[in-house]
Amino acid sequence: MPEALHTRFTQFLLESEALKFGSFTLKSGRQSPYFINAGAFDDGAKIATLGEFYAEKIQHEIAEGRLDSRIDTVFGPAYKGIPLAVSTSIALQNRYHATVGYTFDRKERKDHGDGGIMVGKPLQDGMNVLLVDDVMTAGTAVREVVPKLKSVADVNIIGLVLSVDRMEKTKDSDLSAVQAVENEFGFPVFAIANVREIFAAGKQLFGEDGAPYVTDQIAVAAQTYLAQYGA
Ligand SMILES: O=P(O)(O)OC[C@H]1O[C@H](OP(=O)(O)OP(=O)(O)O)[C@H](O)[C@@H]1O
Ligand SMILES: O=C(O)c1cc(=O)[nH]c(=O)[nH]1
Repeated sequence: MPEALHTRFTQFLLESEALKFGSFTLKSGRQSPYFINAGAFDDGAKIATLGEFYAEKIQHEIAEGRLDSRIDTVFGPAYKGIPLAVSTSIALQNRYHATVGYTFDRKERKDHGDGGIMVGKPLQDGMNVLLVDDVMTAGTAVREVVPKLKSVADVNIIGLVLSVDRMEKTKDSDLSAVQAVENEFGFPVFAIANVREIFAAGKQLFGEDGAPYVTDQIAVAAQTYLAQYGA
């Protein structure tokens, strides 16, 4: 039987050194013992593979009836969402013969040339837009980008696909940020892997030195963090 998607993805994260262990300050201000750095997918092979993971997840959710198959464009929020949107649309084309656009935003409006705040497939009323992003912690990035999209056109956001759901509580409830975003905006959120799957798989995966990527010390630090912030 082929390995589960989340196990293969965990291996890819670890081999690419996109999953780091140490002490990291998050956008939310939380101090985390692990960090997913999508900037580590820094060559053609890695970004192509990443796009294939997204395309596989998208096709799976479509096949399961949880995601609309009519996707006009894949939208990735700047900055780290940009290569995600591009590589996902390439992988959907190459793997599944599905031609979809890609679009991303500028963090600052451009007043000359093509101008505006969006790049790529132009957003138009009624378009089906699939969001992609790397991780969700508190959901701030999504809450910022949805109104930005809606300010350009009355698009239909059909879902969000993440690399990793960090499974963290929102500040003011016990809901996870993913659940809160689903309730708030009414679209489904999918993740190629969640943090608990990653730590379970990581204990069974070994680096070139023969040691497990997730040592007991790392696992305890992650458990302690999730006991405080996990949903
Ligand atoms: O769920 P949240 O609490 O919003 O945290 C996750 C977001 O934070 C990071 O982006 P960031 O805004 O740092 O921008 P970047 O893509 O330019 O690194 C990350 O890429 C996610 O988009
Ligand atoms: O919450 C964040 O800021 C964050 C967490 C993470 O694992 N990776 C990332 O790029 N940002």
